[in-house]
Amino acid sequence: MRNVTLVLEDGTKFHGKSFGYEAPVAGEVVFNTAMMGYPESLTDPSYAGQLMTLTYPLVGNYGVPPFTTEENGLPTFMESDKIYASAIIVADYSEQYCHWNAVESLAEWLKREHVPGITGIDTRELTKVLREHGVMMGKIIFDDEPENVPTAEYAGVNFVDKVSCKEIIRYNEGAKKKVVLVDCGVKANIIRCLINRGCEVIRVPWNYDYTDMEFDGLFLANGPGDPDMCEAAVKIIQKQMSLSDKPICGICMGNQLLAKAAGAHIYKLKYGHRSHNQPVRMVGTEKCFVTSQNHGYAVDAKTLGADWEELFVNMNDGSNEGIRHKSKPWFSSQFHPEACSGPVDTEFMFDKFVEAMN
Ligand SMILES: NC(=O)CC[C@H](N)C(=O)O
Repeated sequence: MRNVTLVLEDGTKFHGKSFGYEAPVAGEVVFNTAMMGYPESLTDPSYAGQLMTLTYPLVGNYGVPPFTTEENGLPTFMESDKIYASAIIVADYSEQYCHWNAVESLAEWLKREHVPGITGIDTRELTKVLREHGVMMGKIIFDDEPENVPTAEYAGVNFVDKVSCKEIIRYNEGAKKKVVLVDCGVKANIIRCLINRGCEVIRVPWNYDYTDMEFDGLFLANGPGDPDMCEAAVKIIQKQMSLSDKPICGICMGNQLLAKAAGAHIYKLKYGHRSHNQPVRMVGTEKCFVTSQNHGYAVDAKTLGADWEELFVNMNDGSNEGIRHKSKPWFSSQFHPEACSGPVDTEFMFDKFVEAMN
C-alpha cells in the first residue's frame, strides 16, 4: 500500500496508506459517526465533492453488496448508480470481509469506481480538528508523487446540477397517486418509500418546471452542496405554491429549498450533522426521534415567513430539523426519514405525505 498524506486547509497533516483507487484528490473533509452503512453513504449523491471520514474505526469488514437492479430500474442495495463521495478516510480498513450479501471488498469496489480510500488515519483526532475549526477543504497526496497536488472547490459549486437526472424518469406508472419528485440528487430509498405506498413517481431534473404537469403531490429530494446554488428550483416551488395547495414534502436539501421558498435564509453549520443518532424533537410535543442525517447547511428558522413554523428541532444544538406551513399540507424534514442507512423511526413522514394526497 502506498503512503499518502491528508493535508487540511489549515496545514494539519495526517499520514496513512492508500487502499482504494490510486489518485490524488481534493474536497471538503467531513465526518460521519455512523457505525455502519458505507455502501449506502458512499452512493448517497449528497456526498458529492466531499472526502468522507468515518469515525467508527473498523471499516470494510462486511464487504460490499452486488450492484443489481430491480425491475423498476432502482438499485437493490445501493442508494444510486455509483459512488458520489470523492474519497473515504478510515482508521482501520479490513480487506477481509464476511456477510451473506457481500460480493467484493471495499477496496475492489473503490478501485473499480476510481475513488480513493485511505486507512491508518487517526480519524478521532481528525474529527476533533474538524469540530474545533469547522469543516475544511483537504487534499490526499501520494508521498511518492509530491508534485501531483489536486485542487477542488466546494463553496460556490452547483453540485445539484452535476448529479440531478437530465431527463424525466417514471417509476410505478399507473399507480393511484402521482408524485413529482424534484431530483436534487435523490437517494433510491426515497423513491422506494413512495413506490411502497402506492405512488407513481415522476422524477424530474432539479430545475424542471413541473407546474403545468398532472400530479397529486410534490416531493423535494436531498442533494449535495449549497442550497443557495438552487435558486431556479426555489422559484418553481414558489410558482407551484402560488398556483395550488397540493401537498409538498421535502427531505434535507428539500427542507432547505422549501424553507427558501418560504422566505428563510440558509447558513452553514460548523461541522454538519452526519450520523445515525441525531436526536430531534417534534415542536410543541415531547416526542423525540433518533434520526439518520447528512447535511452541512441548516435553515435559519427565525427567518421563515409568517405562515410557517418549525416542525422539528435538533436536541444537540437547537438547529432547525424541519418546517411546516401553518394551514397548508406543506412540510419537510432536515433529517432522512428514508434512512438507508440508519433508524427507520421517522418513515411516518411518507405516510403523512400520502395521507395528505388522499
Ligand atoms: N443530504 C442533503 O440533502 C444535504 C443538503 C445540503 N447539501 C447540506 O449539506 O446541507
